[in-house]
Amino acid sequence: MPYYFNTVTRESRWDPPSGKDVTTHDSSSEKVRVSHLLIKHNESRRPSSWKQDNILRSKQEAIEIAKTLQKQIQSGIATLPELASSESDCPSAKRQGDMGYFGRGQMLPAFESTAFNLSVGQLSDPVSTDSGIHLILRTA
Ligand SMILES: Cn1nc(-c2ccccc2)cc1C(=O)N[C@H](Cc1nc2ccccc2[nH]1)C(=O)O
Repeated sequence: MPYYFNTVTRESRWDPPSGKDVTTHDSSSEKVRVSHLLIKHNESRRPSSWKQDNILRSKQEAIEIAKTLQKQIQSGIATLPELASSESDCPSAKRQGDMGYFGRGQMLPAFESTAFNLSVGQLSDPVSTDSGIHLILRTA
């Protein structure tokens, strides 16, 4: 539900103002694109993946792995797409972790809020969802 905010008078209104100098920001249509890497653990909603039929590592171990991979990306030793391809427990590993474009309401809440708060090109810290521990790179 778009609303209108007059940046000069600082008034907001629901009904559209007249005039030519109006830009609307309907946040419900906003989309982002990310690539991610998922390290699952024994508390994951589905503790299985293309890499491992039965994932036994603990949540703490998964967090440590994600932190190590984060350091490798931040130091330029590897890129997220490279590491997603070999290390991610999500099927998107086959697409170098690319999740494509998505809007609000489509992904698990912590994943969505992190993705929408990243700048393009920015890598998240480890993010925990019901699926496991993610590293998220915003690509668009
Ligand atoms: C939402 N989604 N899209 C794909 C996907 C995308 C592109 C290519 C192939 C698979 C996989 C999934 C998915 O939920 N996978 C889950 C793991 C997972 N959980 C997620 C939560 C948020 C974002 C990505 C996530 N991936 C699983 O395999 O247990």
